[in-house]
Amino acid sequence: MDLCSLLREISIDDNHEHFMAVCCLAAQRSKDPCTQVGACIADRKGNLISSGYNGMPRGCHDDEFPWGKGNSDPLKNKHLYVCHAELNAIANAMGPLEDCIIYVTLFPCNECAKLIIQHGITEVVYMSDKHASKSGTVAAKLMFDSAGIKYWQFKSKKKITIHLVADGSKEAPKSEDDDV
Ligand SMILES: O=c1ccn([C@H]2C[C@H](O)[C@@H](COP(=O)(O)O)O2)c(=O)[nH]1
Ligand SMILES: [Zn+2]
Repeated sequence: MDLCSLLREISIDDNHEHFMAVCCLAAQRSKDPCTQVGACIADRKGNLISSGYNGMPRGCHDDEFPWGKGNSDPLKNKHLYVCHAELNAIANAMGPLEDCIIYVTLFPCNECAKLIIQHGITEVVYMSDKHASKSGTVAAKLMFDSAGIKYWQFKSKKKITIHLVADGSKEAPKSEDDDV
């Protein structure tokens, strides 16, 4: 492999790490006490297009709609109401998504798979496949295979630590104890 190809490969790898980290940050915003999911969409040039996480639809307040899933009445469980992370990432995008890549912390369900396909997204990078045996996941994979959508599991190679600093420096901020 020549140097240019090697460098290109390294930077593509960095993109995957970066976008999966964006997904993890987005997931942290979810109010779901059980399953927090984050997704983001990037174009083939490595530009971030949008991100999303699982949450109640606009105007449907978290404190008015249920987050549980054990009630015998489906109207009192979250599943009929919650917008999936992938749906929100797609809804938050401002333009066409042809040939884009979607990154997601959990393999998409069948409903999200349909959305992904219909928006022209051609690659799915996921982290967890914990529902692999569920029929929704099996159906999603059947549809991706049929539609020619590439999907592969992201395996983290390093721990990503994020320090939020205002001045753009790479130094970790001092703890409050250091100031006294
Ligand atoms: O493709 C998916 C599948 C699920 N989610 C979200 C929707 C819910 O908030 C949870 C799933 O609930 P559990 O019954 O606790 O697994 O995950 C998603 O965002 N995208
Ligand atoms: Zn879904």
